[in-house]
Amino acid sequence: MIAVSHVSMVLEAAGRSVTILDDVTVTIPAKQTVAIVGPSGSGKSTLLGLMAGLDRPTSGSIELDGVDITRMSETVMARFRRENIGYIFQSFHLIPTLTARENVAVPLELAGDPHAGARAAELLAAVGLADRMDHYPVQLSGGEQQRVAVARAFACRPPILLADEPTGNLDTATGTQVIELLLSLHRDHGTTLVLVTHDPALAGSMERVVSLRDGRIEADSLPPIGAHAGDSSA
Ligand SMILES: Nc1ncnc2c1ncn2[C@@H]1O[C@H](COP(=O)(O)OP(=O)(O)OP(=O)(O)O)[C@@H](O)[C@H]1O
Repeated sequence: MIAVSHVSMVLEAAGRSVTILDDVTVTIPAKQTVAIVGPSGSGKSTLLGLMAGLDRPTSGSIELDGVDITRMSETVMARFRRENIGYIFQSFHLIPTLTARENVAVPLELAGDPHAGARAAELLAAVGLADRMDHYPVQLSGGEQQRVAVARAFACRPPILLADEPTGNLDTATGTQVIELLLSLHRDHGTTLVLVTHDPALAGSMERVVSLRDGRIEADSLPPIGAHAGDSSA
């Protein structure tokens, strides 16, 4: 479960304070699929980055399964992130000097997996890239690079996958393949999936849609946990 409580983010820009997130509270139960939508500049990527521990909020807390990640040291956070969170960027962020297989092997090696290379090969086969593993990112199409990025994000089987506009640089058909891949990880492994998107069709394929505007939650397609009488299951 991801519990974002009263999170605000205020940054200094050009000599003045800018409020990017303003008292955001949202709870995402394990295994849910969620789209974060909203106009450009509404704070979507900032919120996702905070959930991943890539940044720290000015105030408020973010708990992953009861652990407050805003209070962790960088070292503890890096390890926690590796074990719990897979992050997918719009622009893939593969390491250009490594092959597809080597890119996917990196988090496995960091986690001390003695079979990182073989496991990376299995993961690439699972995303349909068995015959492209020894290619460098520049030799792959955008959709293929994003599938490598998904395989890398999922390499350590994190319970949570966060994706920032994962189809933003892809054509519709290729984007659909990447989304199918993410949804299959959710179905097969119960992975919690939170993604930022501008695409209404993609947002509609998630169980829940959270809309941001000017750094605040403007709408949430699901009522908060516990809003229903008798709902004590979560
Ligand atoms: N480091 C920073 N310093 C100053 N302002 C920032 C910084 N990072 C983000 N912002 C501002 O915060 C606001 C929210 O940015 P964010 O990237 O979270 O929005 P977004 O909803 O993801 O936008 P988009 O859909 O265009 O990607 C924007 O106005 C942005 O310019």
